[in-house]
Amino acid sequence: MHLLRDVAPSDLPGLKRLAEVLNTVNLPNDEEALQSIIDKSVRSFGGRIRDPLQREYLFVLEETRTGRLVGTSMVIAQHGTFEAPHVFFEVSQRQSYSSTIERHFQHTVLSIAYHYEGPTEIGGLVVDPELRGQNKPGKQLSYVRFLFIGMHRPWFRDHVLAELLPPLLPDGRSLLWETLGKKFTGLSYMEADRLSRQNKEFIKELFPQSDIYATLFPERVQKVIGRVGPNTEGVKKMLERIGFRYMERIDPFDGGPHFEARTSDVSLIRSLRRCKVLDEDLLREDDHECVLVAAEHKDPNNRFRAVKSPARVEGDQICLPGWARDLLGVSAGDKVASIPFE
Ligand SMILES: NC(=[NH2+])NCCC[C@H](N)C(=O)O
Repeated sequence: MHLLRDVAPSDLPGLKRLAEVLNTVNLPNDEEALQSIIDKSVRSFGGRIRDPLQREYLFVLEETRTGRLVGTSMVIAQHGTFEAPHVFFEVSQRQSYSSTIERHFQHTVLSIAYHYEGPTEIGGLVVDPELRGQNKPGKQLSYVRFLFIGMHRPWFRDHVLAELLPPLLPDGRSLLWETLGKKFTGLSYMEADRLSRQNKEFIKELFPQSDIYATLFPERVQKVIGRVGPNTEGVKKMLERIGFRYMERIDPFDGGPHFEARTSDVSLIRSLRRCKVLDEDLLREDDHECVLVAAEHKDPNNRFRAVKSPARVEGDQICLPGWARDLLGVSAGDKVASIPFE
């Protein structure tokens, strides 16, 4: 069984273990960085960061039997501020034609751009590779972000952004970075990625300000622009299904595509229901559709809990199995929110 909850200060060792096995840019294998993500999340869930747009929430998926953390996901209320703009490449197509030699070309052009009042961002999705498949942990971690945004819609922006991971080389390097970013910064992809989490000044100062013709890159480098890696293909499909689309914008480092949706158009957020828990155990669990259902608490070390569970929704009442009520820490009459889990 799995429980989704807000990250707690005591989760540092569990997160470190995950970061070590995964070594992905989504969850930095760096104790200081992890500690600061945890601190910020704890203060965000606790409402101790006054301005909701400055909050950043980290969700963890816990295997209830062992207490082991098996995945994470994040919501950043606003990605792109005056202090730390959201930076990306705009991808456009430019045509040229010469009548003298009757040649027609279409070039892909990259132009650096900044957003200072950026969208809400969903990210940080990682799943222990040993676990993929069972009980759909990736989908749970992904969906919980929409459930949370729906529960607290005024805290978030009108657009939601997902920056997807491109195909990387087996050693974790990025082909686009090797061809472009590295030559303008002298940093490795990992170094630049780590630095960009704290300070993006170097991008603004060192990246080319003028348009870049991707035509100048080797074919295999052009191919990664706006593409996702094999492990991200499923996430991309899921996002498209719930209302996201490619914005013709990419990560300036690795070329990973930016997908976006209007918050009010995301189907999962639209289908959020608020219900009261019924004083009755759900019987014949297999006969019922699954939902992702969440409850919130006053406990400063555990503000938020969610589980995937079969449920029967009747108007504004919901009937849950006993085990789900236990995991959520709710009893009859308590308020919960749910979205369909298909
Ligand atoms: N892979 C990266 N770290 N890319 C650079 C940062 C890009 C990101 N959109 C930001 O503004 O923070």
